[in-house]
Amino acid sequence: MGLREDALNYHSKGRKGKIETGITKECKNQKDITLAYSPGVAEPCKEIARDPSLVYEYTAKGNLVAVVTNGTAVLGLGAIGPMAGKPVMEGKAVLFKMFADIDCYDIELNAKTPEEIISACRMLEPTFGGINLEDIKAPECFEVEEKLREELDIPVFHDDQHGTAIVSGAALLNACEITGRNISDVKCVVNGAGAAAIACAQMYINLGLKKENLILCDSKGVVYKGRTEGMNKYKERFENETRKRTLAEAIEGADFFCGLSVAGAVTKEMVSTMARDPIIFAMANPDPEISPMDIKSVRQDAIIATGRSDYPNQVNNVLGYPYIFRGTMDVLSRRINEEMKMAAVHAIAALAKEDIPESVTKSYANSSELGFGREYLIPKPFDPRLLLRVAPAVAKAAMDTKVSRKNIDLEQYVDQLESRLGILQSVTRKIKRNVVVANRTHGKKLKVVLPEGTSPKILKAAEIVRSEGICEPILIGNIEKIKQLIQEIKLEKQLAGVEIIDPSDDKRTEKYASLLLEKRARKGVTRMGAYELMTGDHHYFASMMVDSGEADAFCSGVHHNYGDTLRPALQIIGTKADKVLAGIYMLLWKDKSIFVADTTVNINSNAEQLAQIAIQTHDMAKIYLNELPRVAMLSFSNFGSTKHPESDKVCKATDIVKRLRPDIEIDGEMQADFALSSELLERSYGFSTLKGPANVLIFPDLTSGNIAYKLLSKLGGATSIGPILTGMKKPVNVLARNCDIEEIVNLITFTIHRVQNGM
Ligand SMILES: NC(=O)C1=CN([C@@H]2O[C@H](COP(=O)(O)OP(=O)(O)OC[C@H]3O[C@@H](n4cnc5c(N)ncnc54)[C@H](OP(=O)(O)O)[C@@H]3O)[C@@H](O)[C@H]2O)C=CC1
Ligand SMILES: CC(=O)C(=O)O
Ligand SMILES: [Mg+2]
Repeated sequence: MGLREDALNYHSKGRKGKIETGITKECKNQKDITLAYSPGVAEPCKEIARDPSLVYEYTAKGNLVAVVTNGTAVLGLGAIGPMAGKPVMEGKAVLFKMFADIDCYDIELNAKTPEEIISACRMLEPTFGGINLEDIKAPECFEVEEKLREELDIPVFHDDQHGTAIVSGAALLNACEITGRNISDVKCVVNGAGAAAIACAQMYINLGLKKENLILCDSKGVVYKGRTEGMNKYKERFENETRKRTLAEAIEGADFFCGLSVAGAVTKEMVSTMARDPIIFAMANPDPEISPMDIKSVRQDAIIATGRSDYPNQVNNVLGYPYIFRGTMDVLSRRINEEMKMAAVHAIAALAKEDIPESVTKSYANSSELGFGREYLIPKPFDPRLLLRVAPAVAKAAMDTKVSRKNIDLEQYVDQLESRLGILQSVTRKIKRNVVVANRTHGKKLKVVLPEGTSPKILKAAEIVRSEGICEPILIGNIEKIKQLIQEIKLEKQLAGVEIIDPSDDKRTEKYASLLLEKRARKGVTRMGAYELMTGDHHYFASMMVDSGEADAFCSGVHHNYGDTLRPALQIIGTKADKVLAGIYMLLWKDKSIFVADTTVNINSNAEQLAQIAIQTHDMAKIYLNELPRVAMLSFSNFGSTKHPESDKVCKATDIVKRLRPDIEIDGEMQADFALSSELLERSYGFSTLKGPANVLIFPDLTSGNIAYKLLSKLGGATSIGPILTGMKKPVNVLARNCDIEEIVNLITFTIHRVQNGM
C-alpha cells in the first residue's frame, strides 16, 4: 500500500480520528459520582468563584491547550477550510500529549476575519491554560496573535510563526557551525513571506544575521524597497535595497535558503548557483520546495533539511511547541516572550551535539550511525531528552524575566518531567540518583565487572555508568581489541584509565584457577580444566573477582544465553545458605507497580522454598515500592475452596511466612482477582489479613509465574525491570539477550543499588 492508502486507513480504522478524552479520577460508585458531580462538585466551583486562581488547582485548565485554526493556511495545502484542517489539528493534539503530556482540544473555527478568531479565543480563555494558533494565514495571523497576547492572561503562541522560527533557528546555528560560517556573514534567501517565513526571518536576524544579507521572496518575487504589489506592513520590515527581482536572481551566491512557501518553488538550476556548502531548508509541507534528491543531483555539498520525517534533518515545529508550552504552563507564565523563545533555540541546538540514546536511533531506519553533523543538525522528534532540556530552559527564562506566576525548583522539575516520560524513566532516575548520592556520601564508587568487554554496547554502557557517577566498570576481554573498539566508537577520553583485564594474561588467573579447583574438584573439574575455564569463559573470571571482593557486582548476558551467564556465578559465588535463588520482575504501569516471582528459576518450588521466595521478594519490594508491600500467595483456589496438593502447598507456604516473618502483610492461597481487589476480598473473605490490593504476587510454580509476567508485559501494558536475581551471595544480574544500552545501564544501576542496600 502507498502512503495515501496507509494514511487514510490510519485515520479511519477503529475509533475514527486520532484522539479521545480520558478521565483522571475514579468514578465507579455512588460515592465517586457524588464527588465528581453534584453535589460534591459545587465545592470546587465555590472555591474558584471566591479565588479564580484556584481554577489551576481544581480543574484541568493548567494542562489544557486549545489548538485553534480557521483553516486558511493548512500546511502548504492552502485555504482548505477548518474542517479539512481537522486531521492536522488532531495531529498537533496527539503530539502535544505524546511528547509533553499536555492535554489538548482541537478547535476548528468557521471564522473568516481576524476579529472572529480573536473573539472566539477570548471566549475560550476560561477553559484553557494556553492557546496554540495553527495554520491561520498571513497577514491575518499576526493581528490575531498580537491582539490575543495583549488581551489574554494565558500564553498565546502561533506555532507556525514561532515554533518554526525556533526550530529552524537552532538548525541554522548548527549548520553554520558545521560549514564553518559566522551567521553575521551568511547571505540568506527566505522564500515565502507568510506566517512562518516572516517569523523565521526575524529570528535569524535576532540570532545575528544581518538584515541587509536577507532577501525575502513571495509569490510575486523579491520583496524589494519600493515594491507596492502584494505588500503588507510585515513584509515591509524586510524590504531589501536590491536590484534582484526574482527568486532565481536572489538565490545566486546565497549561503542559506529557507523555504516556507509551496512545493516545487525551487529548481535544480537555482540550487546550482548557490555558494559552497549551501544550507537548504526546504520546509513546505507536506512536499518541500525542492526534493533532497534533486538538490543532491546538482549539489553534493549541500546541507539539506525538510519539514518531513522521512528525510534526514526534519526541521519541523514539532520539536518546539510541545516543550515550549510544557515549560510555560508549568510556571503559569502569562506569555511566551523573546527570552523564552531564545532559550528554546539554544536548548534544541545544544541537544543535537550530545550523544544520541539508542532508544532514539531505534525509532529511525538506517540511523544507527547518527551523530552531530550534516545529516543530524537538530534532534529527532522521538528524542525524549527534548522534554528534559527545552521545557526547563523555557521555564527558567520565564522565571528569570518575571513573567511566571509560579517559581519552581528546576532540579525537581526535571524529575517531574522524567516521570511524564513514563514510569520506567521515573523509577530508574530515582534509583540512579540514590546510587550517585550514596557514592558521594561514601566517597567511593563501587566496581562492576563486565565480562562482555568486547561488545560496543557494553562499552557505551560502561561510559555512561562511569560518567554519570554510578560505578567504576571493569572490562574483561582481549585488551587490544577492547582498546581498538573504544577508539572506533570515540570513547578514548571517557574510558581513559578504565581497568581492562585479559584473563589469558593476568597475574590473578593462576590463583583464580586454583580457587575454582578447590570449589569444583569433586564436581568433575581438573587443574587444566579450571585454567581453561578461567581463561576461556570470562564469566568465570568475573565471578571470581566478585567472589574474592575485587569487584562488587557482575552484569552480563547481552551476547550469551541465560544459563551460560548464570552457571559460572552459581558455581563460584553460589546462593546464600538460607535463601532460595529466584527471579523477580518489577512490573510498572503509570499508576501502579507490582513485584512478581518466581519468574525464571524454580520449576516447582516446595512450600518451604515458596515461603522463602515470598520473603525475599517482599524485602526487595519494600525498598522500591512507594507503599507497604502486600503479598498474595496465588493459586487457583481461595482459602481452601479447592482441596488439592498444589493449593495445599501454597497454603502451607503462607503459614510458614506468617510464622517466620509476622511483620509481613501476606495471605493466601488466593486467586489473582481476589488478590488485586480488596473489595472482592473483603466481600467474600473478610477475615483475610491482606488489608489492601496485593502488590507482591507469588506464583505457585514457574509455569504460571513465567507466563503471567509475559502476559502482563505484552497484553497488560506493563513495563518490566528484571529478571532481578535474588538469593545469590553477591549481586549478579543477568541481562536480557540483545537488550539495548539503556537497559544495560539500568540493570547495572539497579545492581549497584542492591549492593548499597545490602541485597
Ligand atoms: N516545517 C515546518 O515546521 C513548517 C512549515 N510550514 C510550511 O510553510 C509554508 C507556509 O506556511 P504559512 O507561513 O503558515 O502560510 P501563509 O499562508 O501564511 O504563507 C504562505 C506564503 O507563501 C508564499 N508563496 C506562495 N507561493 C509561493 C511561491 N511560488 N514562491 C514564493 N512564495 C510563495 C505566499 O506568498 P504571498 O504573500 O505572495 O501570497 C505567502 O507569503 C507551508 O508549506 C507550510 O507547510 C509552516 C510552518 C511550519
Ligand atoms: C508543520 C506545520 O505546522 C505546518 O506545516 O504548517
Ligand atoms: Mg502549521
